[in-house]
Amino acid sequence: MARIVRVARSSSSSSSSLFGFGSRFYSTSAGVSHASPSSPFLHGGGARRDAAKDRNVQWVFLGCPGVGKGTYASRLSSLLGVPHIATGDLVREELASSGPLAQQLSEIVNQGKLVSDEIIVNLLSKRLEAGEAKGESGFILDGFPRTMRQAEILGDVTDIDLVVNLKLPEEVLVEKCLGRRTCNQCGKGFNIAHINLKGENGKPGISMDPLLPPPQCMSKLITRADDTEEVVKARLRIYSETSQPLEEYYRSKGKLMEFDLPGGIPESWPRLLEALRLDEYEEKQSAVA
Ligand SMILES: Nc1ncnc2c1ncn2[C@@H]1O[C@H](COP(=O)(O)OP(=O)(O)O)[C@@H](O)[C@H]1O
Repeated sequence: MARIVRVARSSSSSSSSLFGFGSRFYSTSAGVSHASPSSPFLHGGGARRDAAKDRNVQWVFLGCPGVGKGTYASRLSSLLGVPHIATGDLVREELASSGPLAQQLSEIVNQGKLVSDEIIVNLLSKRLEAGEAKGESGFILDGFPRTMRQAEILGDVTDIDLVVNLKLPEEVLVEKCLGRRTCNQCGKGFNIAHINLKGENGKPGISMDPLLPPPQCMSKLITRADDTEEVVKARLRIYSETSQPLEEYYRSKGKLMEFDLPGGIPESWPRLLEALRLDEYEEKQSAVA
């Protein structure tokens, strides 16, 4: 608590203490070399296909609830060997721990509201410190920052290389949130929704097959308490109110990569790798595996 109060009043020079980051988190990566065709990162034909391990990946995933931030951030984290840190998971861990914050958090989360910047920064700070102690380097943040204050705090303590903004039409997002399931034994996420949105007004349709669990998980599926229609709609509304300034902030810094998901994982994953210029890297990794 004391740490965030200090930061809230401080200039950027002392904000680093908030996160307790070691020096590795301050370094700027070798430069952004990933892009979507429409992104400002695409510098002529000189695409640099650096080995991902040589980059200090400090990425942020933005996107509405249900868009698939967790899925793609987690796949990229395995591919690049950097931690995927989802602040929603940190909140759920805290809820499950029945620690002193749990009661307060459950009321906020179950109404679809945002946890205070203070609490969320503290949870993230602890997670980063623990990771640093284990020798982790880089990160893919999912669900943070969600407010301008969080973005400013993050910007004060570290250099974000790239912000990926995942997008899907709103009709799809509600269905996807309501179809989410987690196996309470292995912890893996699945989705039972069949999405089939027809194209109209020049916009392409979207179809997504469900991501079904293997037989051993089938009887152990649980639904998040905050994935009811009412709470999902509240979360989407809050997201659209708070996301615009964030997108603008990262766009003005030339860090925002917009990515319209073309469909489910089979269509979207290769396109995302291409946009990030990681397609060749992934092929090499698969060949070695
Ligand atoms: N950066 C954040 N700032 C404030 N609250 C957060 C943040 N990240 C997660 N939360 C809280 O945890 C809940 C679950 O987060 P998350 O799993 O990311 O949900 P979503 O599916 O809505 O993206 C959010 O509804 C919110 O209450």
